[in-house]
Amino acid sequence: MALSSAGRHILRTTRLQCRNTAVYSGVHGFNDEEIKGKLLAFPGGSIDLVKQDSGIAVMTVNNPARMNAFSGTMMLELEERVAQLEGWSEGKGLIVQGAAETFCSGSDLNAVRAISNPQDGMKMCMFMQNTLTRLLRLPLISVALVEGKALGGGAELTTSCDFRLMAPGSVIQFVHKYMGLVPGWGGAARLVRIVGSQNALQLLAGAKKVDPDYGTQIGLASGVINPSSGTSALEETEQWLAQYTKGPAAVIRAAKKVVVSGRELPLEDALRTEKDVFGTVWGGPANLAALASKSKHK
Ligand SMILES: CC[C@@H](C(=O)O)C(=O)SCCNC(=O)CCNC(=O)[C@H](O)C(C)(C)COP(=O)(O)OP(=O)(O)OC[C@H]1O[C@@H](n2cnc3c(N)ncnc32)[C@H](O)[C@@H]1OP(=O)(O)O
Repeated sequence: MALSSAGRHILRTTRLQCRNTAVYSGVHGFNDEEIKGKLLAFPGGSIDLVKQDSGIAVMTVNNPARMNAFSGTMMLELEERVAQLEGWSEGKGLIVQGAAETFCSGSDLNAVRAISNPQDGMKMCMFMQNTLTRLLRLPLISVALVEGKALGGGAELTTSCDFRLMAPGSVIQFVHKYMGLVPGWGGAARLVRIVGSQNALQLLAGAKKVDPDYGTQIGLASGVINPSSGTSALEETEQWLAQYTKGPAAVIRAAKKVVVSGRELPLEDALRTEKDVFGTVWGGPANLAALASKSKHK
């Protein structure tokens, strides 16, 4: 049966919106209000977000007294910040960093101890998987700036960005094995897609420390930053990211959307999504300006 133009529009919009949906909902017996209530009981720290005119936002995991460990309220704030970024139509890029020159030491162990029963653990796991999946699917090119240590859930957080840049002396380590665990925030599934199953197995079963050299070798790190006297690690990361975010927001966001669908969807669905996204930029202002300028790509 042929679809009307309105029907095609609804289908296209639905397919594009699907990419923003969370993994778990009521269908899976997940009620996020329940776990939100529990997480509220573990306050401390914050997740700070600055949206800049350049189209690059900086999100900071801020709990330096605990090496930027995630308190319960920080998990809630992370979800709020991701929702804000989902609604930021001018955005092109995102840098995720930790305060005070260290990335994040995972869950706050005090909260973990208090909710160590299986039921709460599952709910926290589903809540964080939802948030980090939405973070990875943002139509923004994202990079984790890793200084100091990214441990446990902190290592998992780095995998919900498109890229990771490591500072000299920094370490990413999936310490879950030492906690008698495996990742639960989606870090294992994402890690396999980034470094392949053999490297992922070594990092998880060996709890191997990943320094900048090793990270670059296995493709976990996209580069090593080298802050000089005049440039901070954040400024260097902004400069690195600018090579991908330069240009109109519509085009940069479209590039991220087709990569997300190519990575996540079966081929035919990814091709259809690519067609839909293509339709959002074809004949658009950037496309028309480029055609009018008869530009050469030497
Ligand atoms: C569900 C599990 C998994 C997940 O969510 O996927 C997790 O993330 S579990 C948490 C995994 N992380 C850890 O186990 C890290 C434990 N901490 C350390 O190994 C060390 O603290 C450190 C991060 C390597 C830093 O060591 P160091 O430089 O020697 O500093 P301190 O140890 O003195 O730490 C300073 C201060 O910070 C507190 N801290 C650090 N990490 C956490 C944490 N994850 N939760 C709570 N508090 C943390 C540490 O206790 C110190 O506080 P004070 O003792 O009050 O000084």
